[in-house]
Amino acid sequence: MSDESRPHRTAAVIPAAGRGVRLGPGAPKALRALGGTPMLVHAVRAMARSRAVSLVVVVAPPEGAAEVRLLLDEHTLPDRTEVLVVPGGETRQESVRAGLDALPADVTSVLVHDAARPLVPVDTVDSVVEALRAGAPAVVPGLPLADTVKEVGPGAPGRPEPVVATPERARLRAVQTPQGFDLPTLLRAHAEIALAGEGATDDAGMVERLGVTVVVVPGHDEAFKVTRPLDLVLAEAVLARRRATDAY
Ligand SMILES: Nc1ccn([C@@H]2O[C@H](COP(=O)(O)OP(=O)(O)OP(=O)(O)O)[C@@H](O)[C@H]2O)c(=O)n1
Ligand SMILES: C[C@](O)(CO)[C@H](O)COP(=O)(O)O
Repeated sequence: MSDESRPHRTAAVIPAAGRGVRLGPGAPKALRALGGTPMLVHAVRAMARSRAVSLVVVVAPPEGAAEVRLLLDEHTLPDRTEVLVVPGGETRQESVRAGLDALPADVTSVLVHDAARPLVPVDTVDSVVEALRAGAPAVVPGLPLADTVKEVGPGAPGRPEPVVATPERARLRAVQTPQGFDLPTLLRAHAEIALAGEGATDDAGMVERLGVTVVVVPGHDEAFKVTRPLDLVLAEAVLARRRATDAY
């Protein structure tokens, strides 16, 4: 079968195996409640809301995969969405790799989405899918920055860090998830970059190192990552507003 006539199947991989150290003490971050529902359930629903996504692979804390399976079975998800649960690794990169390894052979493209971004709107997910279907091998949602960013150099111990550069802000984007990929490209990036022992804070960064072009589509303010306690306050407010206005 030629590439053009090969049917598309898009899956989502949700790394959810992190501890959430920056959020403070408590259960693993993905299992903490947001509006009374675990953050992970919001993230799975956010992916399942896209009609393009028929399979979601959740990457659970290694010791908590059975608990996560039970939890997902207790919550309503669209019937057309299959949900698999696999155990994660020590780093986000290892967890994503575990999720990719669980994908069936008919999957052609994949969205990698942080459980820690529970409120991403479906339009943002669909923009990523659309750019993939238009032929981009790698797509990230991104937003312009509101702050000026400084690059700092190593300073003397105990002294303030010295600024070494101010990148031109107009050319910077804060990137979010879901990040979308042609699956063979992302598998190659994970194989080659991990083999070289290199880390990356996002999947697109690994694909960039292969020399493959990554494109940016508009992100969304509500796709922010719940990282610190104040983010949870904001997430609760956004969710409360959605529930009050659109039967969310
Ligand atoms: N070993 C890991 C580490 C992170 N993640 C996931 O990667 C996403 C983004 O990571 P981050 O927000 O940094 O989550 P944590 O690692 O949990 O946060 P922290 O660094 O504060 O502990 C989260 O959904 C997290 O669950 C993962 O699946 N496996
Ligand atoms: C993937 C990511 O969400 C893109 O902004 C981000 O790099 C994850 O970083 P974290 O430190 O693992 O939360």
